[in-house]
Amino acid sequence: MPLLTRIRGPRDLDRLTLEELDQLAGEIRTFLVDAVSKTGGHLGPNLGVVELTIALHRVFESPKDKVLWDTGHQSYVHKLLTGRQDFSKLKMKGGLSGYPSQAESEHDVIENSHASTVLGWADGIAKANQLMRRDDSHVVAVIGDGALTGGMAWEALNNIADAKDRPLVIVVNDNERSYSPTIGGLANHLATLRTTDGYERFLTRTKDLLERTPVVGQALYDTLHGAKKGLKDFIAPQGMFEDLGLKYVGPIDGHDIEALESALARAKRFNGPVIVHCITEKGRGYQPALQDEADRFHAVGKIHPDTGLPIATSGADWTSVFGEEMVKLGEEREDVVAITAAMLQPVGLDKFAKRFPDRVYDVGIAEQHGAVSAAGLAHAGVHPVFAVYATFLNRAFDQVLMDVALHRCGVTFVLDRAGVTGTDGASHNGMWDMSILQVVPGLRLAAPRDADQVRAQLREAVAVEDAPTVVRFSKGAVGPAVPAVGRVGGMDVLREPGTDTPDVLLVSVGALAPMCLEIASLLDRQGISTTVVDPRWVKPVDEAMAPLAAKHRVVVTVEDNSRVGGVGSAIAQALRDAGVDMPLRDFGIPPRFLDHASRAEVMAEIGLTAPDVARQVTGLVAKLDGKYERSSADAVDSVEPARD
Ligand SMILES: Cc1ncc(C[n+]2csc(CCOP(=O)(O)OP(=O)(O)O)c2C)c(N)n1
Ligand SMILES: CC(=O)[C@@H](O)[C@H](O)COP(=O)(O)O
Ligand SMILES: [Mg+2]
Repeated sequence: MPLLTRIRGPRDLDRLTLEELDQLAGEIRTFLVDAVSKTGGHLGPNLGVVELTIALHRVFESPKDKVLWDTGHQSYVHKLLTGRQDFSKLKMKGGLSGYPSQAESEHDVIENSHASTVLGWADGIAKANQLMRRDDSHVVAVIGDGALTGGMAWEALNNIADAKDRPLVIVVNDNERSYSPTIGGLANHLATLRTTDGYERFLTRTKDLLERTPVVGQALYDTLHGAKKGLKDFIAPQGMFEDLGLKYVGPIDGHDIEALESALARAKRFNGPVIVHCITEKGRGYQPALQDEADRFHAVGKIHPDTGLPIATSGADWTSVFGEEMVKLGEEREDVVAITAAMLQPVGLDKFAKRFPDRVYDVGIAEQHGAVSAAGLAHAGVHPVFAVYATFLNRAFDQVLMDVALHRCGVTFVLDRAGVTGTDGASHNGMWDMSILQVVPGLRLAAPRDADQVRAQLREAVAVEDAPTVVRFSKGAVGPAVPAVGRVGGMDVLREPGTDTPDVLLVSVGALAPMCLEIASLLDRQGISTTVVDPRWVKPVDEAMAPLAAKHRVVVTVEDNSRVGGVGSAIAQALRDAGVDMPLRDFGIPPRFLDHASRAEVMAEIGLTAPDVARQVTGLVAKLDGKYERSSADAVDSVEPARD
């Protein structure tokens, strides 16, 4: 990589010739395939923005100018050009984040991986620049065609378009795809712009002709290329953006560095908001990605670089268990429909879509709309199952509360990637759903512990027609079946204490059942008797919970969710409401953002492991042995502190 290794920062690009820039682009693609095949990551999106990122960093002067990325999964090239070329631990503990990171570089701003926020950030920074008279600091926001389907993008565009004198460059990175082809009216409009032959042919002919025209040729080409609305409307209808009051430049070949630099330089000089519409190819330059019809290698695991084939194939995962049961449900109930927010395959609805193409709705990256549309569907007599990553449902909280729950709509939300996911960093952990959803009146929330329970609880959920239901499960391989050995109310007993006067009631939530059984075994070795119970439905708290707790000395809850406002809090409140005052310890995720690392590393870091929990519970029981008596099964008076 003779050129890439010499790039220590963006200004090192300035001295390269066009030929060298093209060579650099080739080196970067080779680097990306080689590096990401070893670690996994967002290979396809980054292969598509090589030339675009080079051109951006040649035209704009980061970090004085702010180069902002939407979602941020396509920022690997940006990292390579801003002094970060060690990808050996990408997305791993201590290695580069898979997204921009302010801790990593002054060139990075937006860290979250939640789509459609970049234009809001850009609007804010541009306003500050104008207010502080920072005339020499430009803002350029790169947003994908998929992210442009998100409502927040249009809220921001509405504001941006209103300030004709506030410089802001919006680069639409249009590769026609989110994971799968981007849907909706906007996608169709972008397609019109992309595929208007007249405009493209006109541009190509003009460019070739003018490049052969001495003296005036290039200037004339630049002028035509930045042609006013009149010319372009005549050749290529692009009303939407310009009708919004936004200057539109494009479509630009997103792999032609010279054309990109020309368009970006003109946009930079424009004293107002301008959209540069770039046509790129997701997976460009790497055949295995280009041949991947599903998602052009949007996010890959470790792969063989020459074939693109996965190196490690995981066994049955939570997602596929859900997907297969959805197909069965679809066979049995024609009123069951599915909704995805641009993630059909990642959430496991691809098989349902293949079998029932008319009963699946891809709403784009628009979770809020997805939830409200689901309320409408339920109101009109069908039962929608909205499959979405737990962290992305955060965005639709008000819609779940005020559209679905307030109107008592039978909508089922299936939350994949719930709990600690780890390698995608802080914004991807599904650690808030069992907290924020606790406050939704009428909502019922299930946390299955294994594949059988996913199937059972999904069916129980879609049977509810007068309230929102939620089924949430983890990322990746589904654990072993965890059989029940008894039943108390609606709760499964996973382990009997072996005595009539047990010490600990251990409430195991969802996928942590194997861990909780291990905790019980470790406590057993300390002579501490434990009942392990899985509530299955964690909201509302089962009515049998309080009486069961009262038969123990202490309650311990363990959940793969934030401790704040989680299941442990809800159970503590339920015990108080039932007059059962007893010690309770809730184990879960601390209320902080978790740096990227493997799930196991994160769980160890936050003390959510069997040895950690067992150690703390042992200490608690030892304390009780010294200070507290058992609360009787009948009496509900508070436990009397032992006399010293
Ligand atoms: C709110 C939200 N929903 C879903 C996702 C998952 N997601 C990550 S990238 C992506 C597709 C983005 O498409 P686009 O903006 O066109 O970028 P590209 O990958 O094509 O470069 C999606 C749906 C997300 N990051 N944020
Ligand atoms: C940014 C993005 O694409 C994320 O949605 C992420 O890639 C999800 O990763 P997994 O689907 O591997 O959990
Ligand atoms: Mg795209």
